[in-house]
Amino acid sequence: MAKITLSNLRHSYMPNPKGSEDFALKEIDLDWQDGGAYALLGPSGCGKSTLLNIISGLLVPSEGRILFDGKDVTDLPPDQRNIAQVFQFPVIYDTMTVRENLAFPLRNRGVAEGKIAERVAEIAAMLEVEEMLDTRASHLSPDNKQKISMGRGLVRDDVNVVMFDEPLTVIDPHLKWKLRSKLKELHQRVRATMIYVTHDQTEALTFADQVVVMQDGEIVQIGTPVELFERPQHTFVGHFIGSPGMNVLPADEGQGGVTVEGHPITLEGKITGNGGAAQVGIRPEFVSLAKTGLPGRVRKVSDIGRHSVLEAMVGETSIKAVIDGPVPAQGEAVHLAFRADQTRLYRDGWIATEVGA
Ligand SMILES: Nc1ncnc2c1ncn2[C@@H]1O[C@H](COP(=O)(O)OP(=O)(O)OP(=O)(O)O)[C@@H](O)[C@H]1O
Repeated sequence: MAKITLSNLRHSYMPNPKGSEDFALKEIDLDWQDGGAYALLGPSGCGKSTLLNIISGLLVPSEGRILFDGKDVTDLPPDQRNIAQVFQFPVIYDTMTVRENLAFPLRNRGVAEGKIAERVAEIAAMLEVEEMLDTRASHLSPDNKQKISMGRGLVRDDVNVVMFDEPLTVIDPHLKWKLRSKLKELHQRVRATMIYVTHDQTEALTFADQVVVMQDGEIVQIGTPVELFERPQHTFVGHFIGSPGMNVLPADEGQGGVTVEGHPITLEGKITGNGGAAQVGIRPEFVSLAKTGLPGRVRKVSDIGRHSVLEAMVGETSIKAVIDGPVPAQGEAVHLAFRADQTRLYRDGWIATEVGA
């Protein structure tokens, strides 16, 4: 396994790119540590596949270098990069048995038969597919075919990285959660460097130790699932992660401090920098009903199982709160309180407060 370094990477699909809007990847500098479990998370079109194809060698970046353990591989073709990939749709040989499919990547590289048998048995046990080892792949369900595809991605122990590109797309919803946690467990056992590409926050947060969040060709935050939830560096991360996402409220900055709809807001700490469009970010989990606070009117209440999500209008601004216990009815007047240590200022989308300072 290897540490993967992306250095000053930019990519444009245009022959003569000019402004940054012509670049599908803007400026990427990133180290993927050896043995890490990473997710690359972002909405459709943000550049995930472009980045993955650059790492695998299917695409040569317009600018920048890719290093595996410090060795420049930018100009190496895919077959010399020693990478295993699992795609959205199963890649297996229908005419072969499951055992032969799992053995294939090893046989292809001339691994001794004894070692192949050992490794196939190990992977089959991890994936709980032992009882189907002698079944012909054409007889498998789509779920099981994809499981075997994953097995083929994991069977070699000499690859630099295993990359998963939206691997659960074809999996039945009720099996998804099972395979999600299985993959996490597999990473803990094999300790390979893994990059898991998805637009699904649950998949990313379940699998990864570090999540790389992308928007519009840029990395907006790299962090643990907890860091992304607790302290989004950008309003995009706050909004994209969490259900419902973070409240992002238009705000005004004046001599007397920050206000939302004319009401003063206490922030987590000192404000940094200046200028730019100000917004206050607070997750609905940290907004509560109170006797005093921002005066609003309930617009909607939705039941989300153990909690309710209350949406209130404060002036022209909609604010969501996650509430335990009884909730007021639609149209009722309420007061909303923000937990100060979870209330941050953002400027042009980027965080502009310091913790407790
Ligand atoms: N072959 C191509 N030629 C021109 N533009 C492309 C090409 N492939 C991707 N793009 C553009 O580059 C940007 C990033 O696309 P990319 O496929 O990397 O995003 P993504 O996050 O993987 O999206 P998805 O999840 O939909 O695959 C998009 O604006 C897309 O339209």
